[in-house]
Amino acid sequence: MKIFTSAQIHELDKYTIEHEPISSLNLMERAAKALKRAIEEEWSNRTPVVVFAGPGNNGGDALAVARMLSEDGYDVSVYLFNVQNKLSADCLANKKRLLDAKRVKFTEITTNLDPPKLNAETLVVDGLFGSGLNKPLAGGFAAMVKYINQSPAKVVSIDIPSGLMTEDNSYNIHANIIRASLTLTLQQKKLSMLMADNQQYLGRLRVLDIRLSQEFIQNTECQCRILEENDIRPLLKSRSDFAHKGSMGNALLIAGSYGMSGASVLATKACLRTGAGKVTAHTPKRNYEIMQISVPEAVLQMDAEETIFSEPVDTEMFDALGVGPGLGQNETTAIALIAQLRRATCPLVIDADALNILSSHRAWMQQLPKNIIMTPHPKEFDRLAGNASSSCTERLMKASELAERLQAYIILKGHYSALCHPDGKIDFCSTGNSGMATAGSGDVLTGIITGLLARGYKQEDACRLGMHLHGLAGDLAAKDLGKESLIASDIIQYLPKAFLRLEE
Ligand SMILES: NC(=O)C1=CN([C@@H]2O[C@H](COP(=O)(O)OP(=O)(O)OC[C@H]3O[C@@H](n4cnc5c(N)ncnc54)[C@H](O)[C@@H]3O)[C@@H](O)[C@H]2O)[C@@H](O)CC1
Ligand SMILES: Nc1ncnc2c1ncn2[C@@H]1O[C@H](COP(=O)(O)OP(=O)(O)O)[C@@H](O)[C@H]1O
Ligand SMILES: [K+]
Repeated sequence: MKIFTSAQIHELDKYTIEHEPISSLNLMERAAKALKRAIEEEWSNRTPVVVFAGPGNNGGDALAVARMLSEDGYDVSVYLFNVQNKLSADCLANKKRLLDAKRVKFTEITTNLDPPKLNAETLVVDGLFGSGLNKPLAGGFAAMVKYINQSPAKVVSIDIPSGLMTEDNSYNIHANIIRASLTLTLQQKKLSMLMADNQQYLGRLRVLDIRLSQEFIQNTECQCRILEENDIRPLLKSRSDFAHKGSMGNALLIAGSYGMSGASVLATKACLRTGAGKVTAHTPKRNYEIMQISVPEAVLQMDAEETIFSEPVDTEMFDALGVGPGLGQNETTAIALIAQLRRATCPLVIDADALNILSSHRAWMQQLPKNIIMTPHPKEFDRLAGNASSSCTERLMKASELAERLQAYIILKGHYSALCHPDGKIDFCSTGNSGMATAGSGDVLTGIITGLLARGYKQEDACRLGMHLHGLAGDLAAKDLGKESLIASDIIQYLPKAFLRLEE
């Protein structure tokens, strides 16, 4: 699913009207029908409905929904904000249709509003502003939003909670954004809806298909998209009947230190489960028995040190290297790591402590080879960037800039993990769930991506497929085991099922 900007959404709307046999007003009618249906699925016509409509097309949608709900027996009161005495053409047309229908209590606000009582039974339909919002809400609109938010009423937002920007909300006034119980967004998710810090406004999110021009959608380039199963399936490589372990990729993982051997176990197992022919784990001597017993399929290469990674290793015989999980940040390890990164001849994934070490030796970042894959979680990314971001969108933009500057692939992990490409494009992962918020999940991802690189996937495909498989395995595990009890090992256990699902 492509993520269009508000300017592109406007173009899409226009293109649909110009190229398909539908007028602007009928497109609004189509959107309103879809919205009405979704509302009626959740609330019966015994629910009193209060509709707040703004002066643009979001308000137009709201007025059309008000008319349709009233036709279906709902008790509807409408407040239309028209303080500048200027309504969009379709908003005005829907005002007329609503008044002609003579079924709703209608108030047009031109100066001040004495706000209606909103109690726990009331359903508020929020159609103040949609994708046309261009600055934070202020004045009467801000007061109205605060009034709705402090009321016990349930709120359903049309397209986007009013006050929330489609893209960047770093400089928004957060108290002046509607907190919806349900957001019914039209055609596609907006960028701001993928950010963790905006979830508090959205409530439950549903996307309603209003059949905007597929031609425009297919032919329009965009920076961001959400990867779906259909995007991922074609990436899968087949396995030749004559495959042997020497042809299925040779992976090396440098992971684990004393007390963190588990990270090495998890990454190594995940790497094997991803199909690599051979996996070698380089780890401190003290982890020997743990590794040998936990992952008998792996080859072990012991570090000279008992408890830490202390010297770089030759990577010539390997097809991929993953480094970082449970590595620790000892100064000797830091020096060994940078030497290792300089010396590596194969595709590389760096994660966890390898990223933390880079954060405290930032000058080294300039020496990273091109096309390196980094998999920071938000805190690791903030350390890497040198300062915390004021919002998730700002962090994402910084990650995208860093990926361009370093010509690297950066996966900013979280719900909707974001893969930032060296060319500035961003792919969001659609799989994964909150059960995966458990220690070790990231180590599993490192193992998976390293395994895919070893199997011969290009960096960008290893990242896309790796994120998707990781999340899908987590989703399949959560289906059987629930989210609460899910642990990182379960993600590995369900990798085979995730592959089977993609191969179906
Ligand atoms: N693109 C689509 O797919 C479709 C969009 N539709 C609806 O149209 C909406 C977009 O409509 P519009 O482009 O008219 O935009 P809006 O309805 O979001 O609002 C635009 C109006 O608000 C003003 N405005 C912006 N920020 C303001 C602020 N902070 N304070 C006060 N006024 C402010 C603008 O100057 C403009 O007059 C969508 O969100 C959706 O609800 C649907 O009708 C059908 C199809
Ligand atoms: N709520 C969530 N939804 C989807 N995926 C999640 C969620 N929480 C965590 N994950 C995934 O789990 C992994 C956690 O990685 P990380 O924080 O590095 O864990 P650790 O360091 O313990 O291994 C990431 O890939 C992340 O995308
Ligand atoms: K809205």
